[in-house]
Amino acid sequence: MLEVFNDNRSHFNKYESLAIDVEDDDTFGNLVLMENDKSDVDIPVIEEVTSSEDEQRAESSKRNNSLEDNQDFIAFSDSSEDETEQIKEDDDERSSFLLTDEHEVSKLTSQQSLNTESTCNVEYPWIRNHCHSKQRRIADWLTSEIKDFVHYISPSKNEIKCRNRTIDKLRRAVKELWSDADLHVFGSFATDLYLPGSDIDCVVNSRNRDKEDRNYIYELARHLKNKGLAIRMEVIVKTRVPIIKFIEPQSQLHIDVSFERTNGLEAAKLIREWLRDSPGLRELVLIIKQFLHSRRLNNVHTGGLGGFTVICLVYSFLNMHPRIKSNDIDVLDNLGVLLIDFFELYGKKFGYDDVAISISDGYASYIPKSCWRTLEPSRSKFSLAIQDPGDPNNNISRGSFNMKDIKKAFAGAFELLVNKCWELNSATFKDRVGKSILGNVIKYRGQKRDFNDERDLVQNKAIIENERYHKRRTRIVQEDLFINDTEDLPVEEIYKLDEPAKKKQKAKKDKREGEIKKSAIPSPPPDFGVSRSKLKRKVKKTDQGSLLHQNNLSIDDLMGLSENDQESDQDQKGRDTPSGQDEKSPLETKTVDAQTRRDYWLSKGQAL
Ligand SMILES: Nc1ncnc2c1ncn2[C@@H]1O[C@H](COP(=O)(O)OP(=O)(O)OP(=O)(O)O)[C@@H](O)[C@H]1O
Ligand SMILES: [Mg+2]
Repeated sequence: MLEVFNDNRSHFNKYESLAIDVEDDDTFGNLVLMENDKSDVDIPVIEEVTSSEDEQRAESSKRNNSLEDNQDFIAFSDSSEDETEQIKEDDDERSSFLLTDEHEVSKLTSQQSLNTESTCNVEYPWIRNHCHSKQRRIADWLTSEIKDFVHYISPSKNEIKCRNRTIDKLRRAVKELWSDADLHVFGSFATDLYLPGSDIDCVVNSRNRDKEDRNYIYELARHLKNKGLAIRMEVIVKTRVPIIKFIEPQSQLHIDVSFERTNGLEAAKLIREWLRDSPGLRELVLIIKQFLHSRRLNNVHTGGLGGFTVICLVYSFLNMHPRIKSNDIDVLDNLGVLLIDFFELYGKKFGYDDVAISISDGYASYIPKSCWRTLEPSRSKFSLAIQDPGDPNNNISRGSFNMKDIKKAFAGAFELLVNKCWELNSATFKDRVGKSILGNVIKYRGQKRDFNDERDLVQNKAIIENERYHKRRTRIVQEDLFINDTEDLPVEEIYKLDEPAKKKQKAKKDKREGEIKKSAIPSPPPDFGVSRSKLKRKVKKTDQGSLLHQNNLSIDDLMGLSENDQESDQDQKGRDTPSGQDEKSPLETKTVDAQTRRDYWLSKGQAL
């Protein structure tokens, strides 16, 4: 199966060297132009059923049968022998095309010029100006289509500005109402994983931490309405996570506002780290999201897969893929096959009944559901269970009760893609022109777009603000550790105080870093236990300042970083225990394992 992976970057075009028959200049003129042209000429679709196409269909249906017979592996041969054969066949095909009668040829030519705009755009707008039919390997064709789709769907300057303006307005409104509160953005806008119609997830956090009270929620709802910032508003207060949902009228963007939570802000940072470390994650996530969206399987309220679940699913897939893990392939050169692999795994192979997915410290693993002691029973055994990377007790996909349909859709996509690849692999150049592989599983029915991925031209304020939030918070945690009497002060006050503290802090930090450098840092093993973020929470919840005073402990003692600290038996036990089950007393935070402690301090160092 893995033979289809492309492990080098050369994309040889076997049609390039074909001589053009002079007499056929008119017919082929457009096609040659398309291959070389960098201008805005649209690709015409030539719909012509030939007898050879009929034969190919019969052939493809034969292959379908072999799929049903469970011989569903398709290797796209790249041996030079086959290639010579293929070129010879293509030559034959091409000459038969050249011999097509004159009437047919002129019909095709005029069709090309008439249909330039309409035919390609309607069905597969993302291939409007690109012809992928020249890719030698069919898998490369799919890879380029995925890249083009992502380019097509990525935000333009104006879209980013519009989102920025919208959150600015909402933030101002929140601050105007409550001076101790601020509005933060998380979710897909803060991770750059949004589709054109994606909502903006916001959270209001306040110094008094009281805004989740329903009176406050209604107060904000009224305020936003009165200021003309919200239409079609729903205030949902009876759920575990109270929320205000509305549309901001000027941008027409859907907004969700939740209250007094930081897990989304943590997740946004984590996902951006994943995106930095996992090439191909953004591309595959956007494709799968669009795939689910076009089948209405993306709404958690109706049992679909939410955006967060898709991210975790794709991240764990890439993280555990054997060819990626062994550095055998370049992910960005193999997006096509990886997409097919993804559909096959979650459409045909995955054991939903017994297997759960765990992501801890950036490492994904499959674990038996039976080992996840805090996993809540779901409606059916056949369900997706993904451990929240920020809270190992939380199954982020527990709401996706429609897994049967989702699995069926993934399996269908696998077959459609594979069949289309077969069909086009043996098709002639003429029959490939204007065709799409991805178009068999992805539909894009939104407004026509301009192919402008302009994310590097305008700053995404949600990302900047999220980064700032984390920097600020890291400082506060450190202030908590080193200056215990600043605990109740607002951020601004802490900043005023911190000059002398900074010196003290730097001395401590240098000492810590020295200690960290002493030990080589091996890759942490996949760990279905206390996650790093869990540890962070424990540290933050603990009143470290008073502990230091009461127990006369040094920070290094408290964090278990003192030199003679060895990994104890108790550490080992702690790792074997599913995390989050026991909130230990503050002193017991000493029992986290050494690697986790190093990671914690390293992350602190980086944030400085
Ligand atoms: N089941 C869940 N458990 C915990 N946190 C969740 C859960 N679902 C969503 N979240 C939080 O809310 C954020 C936004 O989730 P959502 O599913 O809207 O994803 P998204 O990336 O914003 O995708 P979309 O563009 O489709 O809205 C996530 O990043 C995560 O922090
Ligand atoms: Mg969202």
